Amino acid sequence: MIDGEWRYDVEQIQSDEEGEFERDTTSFREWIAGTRRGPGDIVEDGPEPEAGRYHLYVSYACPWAHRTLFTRAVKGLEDVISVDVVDPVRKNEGWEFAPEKPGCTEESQYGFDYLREIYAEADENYTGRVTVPVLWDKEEETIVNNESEEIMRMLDSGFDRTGEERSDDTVESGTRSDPGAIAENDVDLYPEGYRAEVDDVIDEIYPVINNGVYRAGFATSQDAYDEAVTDLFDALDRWNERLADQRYAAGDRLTLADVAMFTTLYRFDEVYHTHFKCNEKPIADYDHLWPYLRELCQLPGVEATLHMDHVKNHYYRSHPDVNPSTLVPVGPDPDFFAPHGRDDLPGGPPADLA
Ligand SMILES: N[C@@H](CCC(=O)N[C@@H](CS)C(=O)NCC(=O)O)C(=O)O
Repeated sequence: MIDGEWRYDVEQIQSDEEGEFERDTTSFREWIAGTRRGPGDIVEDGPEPEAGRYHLYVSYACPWAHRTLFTRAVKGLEDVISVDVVDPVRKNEGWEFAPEKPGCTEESQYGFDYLREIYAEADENYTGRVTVPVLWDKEEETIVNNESEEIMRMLDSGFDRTGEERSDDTVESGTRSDPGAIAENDVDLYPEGYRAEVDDVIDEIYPVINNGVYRAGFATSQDAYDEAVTDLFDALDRWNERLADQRYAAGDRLTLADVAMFTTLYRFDEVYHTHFKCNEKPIADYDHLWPYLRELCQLPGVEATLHMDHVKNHYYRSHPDVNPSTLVPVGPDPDFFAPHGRDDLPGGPPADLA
């Protein structure tokens, strides 16, 4: 979109002269007041957390949007933050609403047909890509933020208490269920003592795993592809070892680092392995990554966020440069609900999810 106008001549997939995929930075970057943005960094100024005020625009196909849905689910924010779901297949018009399709919804705020109209509503001169996820403020009628890493942090800590900063004392004494709190449960995905590690893991896995699969799949030179795939499988091998005796990505507790890891692993065997040519090995062949992935799928609330039909339809049918026939492969249909066998490792899911 350029100056608020939809442009049909902008490449769907952008790469530089070396054939390396380039991801644009996002532009709406407000934070909900009270969010813990980093260790020792709580947002003071920003829109206030309130039940019913915020709305998410997502695609069930998108790993970045899935981070926000996963966090919303394990935090029990389903009744606090509403969601609209786009058509998984993205064509020339960009993300579109197609309420007649299974799992898709209408655009509930204005009855729009396209997600780009939401961007134009927020900024009539918007220039940039029209991406999901979007966190929308119904009161101010604008986009709060469209960067998934930031939205997942807001959903994790921004809705725990109103009008008061969340302090470690209140978390530890368990008073987060006080009347001021909006979140249904005491799940804390950015716990004290783990924060620096969570941030390190999120930063470490972004270029090689989360964006790594895209670097492989959207590379337009052999060198760029080779480098991306090498980085990706080196990282997966390393993580497989780490998860042999460590239950979660940042230690013995479920954190935002697992959310970031999860949404890429979930799509791997069905999509990235084939469509993005990340085919050295499927996740199902890893002794520890595969049970780890199954455990995360089986956490209460998470199953409702899993929509492999949207995932497969999106990738195989929205990138004609990568898959010109747009045919969707039948397999391999991994069983995400087979027992995970990780209960003997130290730690476990938060008490409210156990
Ligand atoms: N940095 C963004 C990336 C989001 C993103 O790239 N979403 C994809 C879907 S998986 C999208 O909407 N792409 C549309 C486009 O780039 O035109 C985030 O993490 O939130």
